Amino acid sequence: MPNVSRKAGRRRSGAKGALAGPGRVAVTLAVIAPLCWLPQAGFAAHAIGRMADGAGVSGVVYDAIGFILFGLLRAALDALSGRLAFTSARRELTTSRMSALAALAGRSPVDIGRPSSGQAASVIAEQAEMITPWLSRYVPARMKAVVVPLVIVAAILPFSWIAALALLLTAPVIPLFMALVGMGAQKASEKQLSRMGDINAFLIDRLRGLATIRTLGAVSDTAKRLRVEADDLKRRTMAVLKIAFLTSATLELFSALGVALTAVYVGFHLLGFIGFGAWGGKLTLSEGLFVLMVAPAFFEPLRELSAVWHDRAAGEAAHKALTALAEQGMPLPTSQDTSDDAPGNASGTGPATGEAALLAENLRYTHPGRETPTLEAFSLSVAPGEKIAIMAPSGAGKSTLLSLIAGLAAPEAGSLLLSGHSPAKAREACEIAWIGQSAHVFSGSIAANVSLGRDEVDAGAVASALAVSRLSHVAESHGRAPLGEGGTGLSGGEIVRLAIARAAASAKARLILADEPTAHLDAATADLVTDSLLDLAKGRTLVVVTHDAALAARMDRIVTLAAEEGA
Ligand SMILES: Nc1ncnc2c1ncn2[C@@H]1O[C@H](COP(=O)(O)OP(=O)(O)OP(=O)(O)O)[C@@H](O)[C@H]1O
Repeated sequence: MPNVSRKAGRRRSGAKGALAGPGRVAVTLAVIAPLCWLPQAGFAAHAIGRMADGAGVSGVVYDAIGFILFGLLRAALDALSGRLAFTSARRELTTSRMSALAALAGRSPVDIGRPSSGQAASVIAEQAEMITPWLSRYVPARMKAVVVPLVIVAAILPFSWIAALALLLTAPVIPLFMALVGMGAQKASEKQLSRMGDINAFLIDRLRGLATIRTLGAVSDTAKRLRVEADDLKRRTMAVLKIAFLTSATLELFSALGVALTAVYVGFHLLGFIGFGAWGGKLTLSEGLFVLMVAPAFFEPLRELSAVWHDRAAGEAAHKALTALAEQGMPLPTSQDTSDDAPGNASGTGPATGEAALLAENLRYTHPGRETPTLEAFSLSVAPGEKIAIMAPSGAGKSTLLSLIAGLAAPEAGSLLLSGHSPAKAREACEIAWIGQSAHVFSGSIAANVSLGRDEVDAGAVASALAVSRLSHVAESHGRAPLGEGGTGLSGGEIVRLAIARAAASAKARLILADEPTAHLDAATADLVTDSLLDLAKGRTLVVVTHDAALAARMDRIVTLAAEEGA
């Protein structure tokens, strides 16, 4: 997955890059379809001319057939191009979403600059949808607006240079004005989307912390802030709409002017009041009608472009937001980033005889944005099956060290090997089980929270994991009843044991990392957790970070972070 995210950094940006394969075919067909009106208008004008000259219905049969055939062709091309454009836009949307998701999944949890869940959810789920109308409607409409008017002018020019000139003079004003308005629209749209993301992030965040907000009496302040944010979003949405209306009004004005000029010229020319403009000759009724019928089609693509103009601003802003999600951040180390393998230790093979389960030498790590390193010249060796406790004052870097061992961040200097492999490789091979300070409990049954949807964790594995963590009776009493999101329905000690059960269900885990598993628990519960942890660690290596002297005393060895430094 991280590979995908890196590729995402080089991804094409803008509609040009985003539209490929069937998308290009769709655009080509979308451009050809309206041009079918040219032969249609030709047949119609010819038929009316002939009828005016006294021909009967039989004299215009071929014109009628031609008119109908081109009408059918146009309908078919319209339908096909619409379908192709839609499917290719959906494909592009899926690819962009996948890249953003892969990049998010490939970001280190240690990275404090990660976008909030609400922000990411808003961009990926909601805002991303705006890419579909942008690619499926705006992109074909833009191409039509460039090609179709030029072809129509070229078709009118041989009959009347003045009619062609009237169209050509009014037309450039439209794109020029629309571009000016469009710049504002883009900015307004970006601001509106970013505001929408902020509100979503704010809402999700506050919903998660509802209990805290309620107990501290901050409900009405939160509601007030939400109202202010919602009002601001409303103002920004209105700004976008105003720009959209302004664009349509401009276009209608100039296109009406252009068609009226052409109609006035053709009418007066046919009546004989204006003699010039037809290359020295005089337009026949059919020619005049042809020019008259084709003139509105000159403005049609511009009108269509105006109708979908807002799609561009919203779509590009959404594309930008998705690309930003896919590009930024501190990546999760991967085994490909590190030349980790000691000779003879191919992937999947066990540790070499006598090889340390964990060997850290001269580690240095500085959190992004911090000036001083959290870890400096830290060394440690842990034998396979050994159980150690790491103790140090708060803020000394114990959790940071566990993150490095778990392969969630890469050390700046020094070397770190787990049974001869890089931590990233061990993590990818599911050889590390992590019991964090606060396990996330998903909404679902206890069993589902243990298995986490892992294929290899069947009902038997869940039952033995629950037994190891001494949670069997709790699981029985809950049955299939779902736990509330965030762990409502379980005590603090039970949540820690749930995390131990998850680790116990990881059959491949050889190294267990536990970050203060007994914090905030009473002595009896802490004892129970310690028993579970030691059961879990049978035949495995255990590294536990703790301030709890009783838990540390039950390990094989206690390592103090400061004492190991410089070792
Ligand atoms: N993701 C992060 N980004 C930036 N700085 C961080 C990050 N995580 C921790 N820090 C900083 O690094 C230092 C060490 O933090 P760490 O959590 O590793 O300490 P600790 O020894 O585990 O503390 P405690 O015992 O209180 O859990 C602290 O100063 C902390 O503010």
